[in-house]
Amino acid sequence: MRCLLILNPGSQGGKSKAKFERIFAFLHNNKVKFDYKLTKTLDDAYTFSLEGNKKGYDLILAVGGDGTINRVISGFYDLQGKRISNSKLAVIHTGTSPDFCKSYNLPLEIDQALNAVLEGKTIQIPMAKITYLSEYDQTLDGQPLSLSHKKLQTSYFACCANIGIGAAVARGANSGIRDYIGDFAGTLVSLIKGLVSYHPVNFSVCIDGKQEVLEKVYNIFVGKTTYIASGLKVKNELALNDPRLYGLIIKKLGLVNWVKVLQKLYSGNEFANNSTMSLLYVQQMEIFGSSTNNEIEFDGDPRGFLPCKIEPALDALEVICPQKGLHRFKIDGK
Ligand SMILES: Nc1ncnc2c1ncn2[C@@H]1O[C@H](COP(=O)(O)OP(=O)(O)OP(=O)(O)O)[C@@H](O)[C@H]1O
Repeated sequence: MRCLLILNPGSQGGKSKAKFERIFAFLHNNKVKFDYKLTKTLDDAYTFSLEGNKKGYDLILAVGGDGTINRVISGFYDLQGKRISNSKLAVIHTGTSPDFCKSYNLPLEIDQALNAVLEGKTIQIPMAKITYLSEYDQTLDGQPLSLSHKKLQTSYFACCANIGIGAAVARGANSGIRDYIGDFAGTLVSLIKGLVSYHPVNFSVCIDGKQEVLEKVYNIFVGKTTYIASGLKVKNELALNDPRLYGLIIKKLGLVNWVKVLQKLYSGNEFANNSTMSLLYVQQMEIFGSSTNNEIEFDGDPRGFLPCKIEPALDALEVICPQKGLHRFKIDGK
């Protein structure tokens, strides 16, 4: 087995690198042959993963937080959404908020994650593809994405994309505050600050081919996983093999009901759709260009601008998962 480790020494505010020697020692002791690359930027994680896939490594191990894992995942795909190799993905979470691992019951403890690598069992995890712009273009206000645009970007995500308040909240949470007051409190403070200063906007969307205007939107979540950020959860009915995405639309919030909405998101309980909070399931969602609140965040980082199109990747990823984790999933939604 040929393994490539992609390690982000900056994850968890720089604490991640203290764990690398233990990972190397474990692999040496178990006679696993590996190469490794240390990232200098998150873009490196994508570049190294793309190279690793092209070179045909059997296994690519992402070592870092959800931001690192996200970039490594994108390196497995071409622009159409197909896998470019037979490489498998393994994840050793050394970041701050392990939303990807928690959502799929992947081990958080380093030795358990490494033992799963030795065991070699995998699950197929469906990913989402997102196409968007790297720069805001006002000529596309109110318009869908032009697939021939010069600034077009294609990426993939495992957990959730956010349009509305999401980018500002992520930027606040990633500012270093979580290193001081903890992941949960840091994100909550950033969320409350975001809510206080946010001005809701109307977004034109196209959901499975049907166009509509969503009024006074605070956030549109388009995702795959239950865990989306530092304790925030979207209870959903997607089974592991379901190619669809959920869409959660939060709109028309008054001061009275945003506390209730936050309670629902932190509890992760089911809720009935109402005028402020509605959950739906989609094959694809397009969100048109907007002059305000037009940033897109996914898997925890602000990444670009509307308009965007979000749809399932054509191929699922084969991800290392311990044997006992395999039995914990709903496979058929029953
Ligand atoms: N050498 C580096 N390579 C890549 N990213 C780095 C590096 N040094 C610092 N960083 C920063 O690390 C952060 C990304 O880390 P990552 O998302 O992997 O972990 P995290 O934010 O601690 O955890 P999580 O995303 O799971 O909450 C980014 O803010 C990035 O700017």
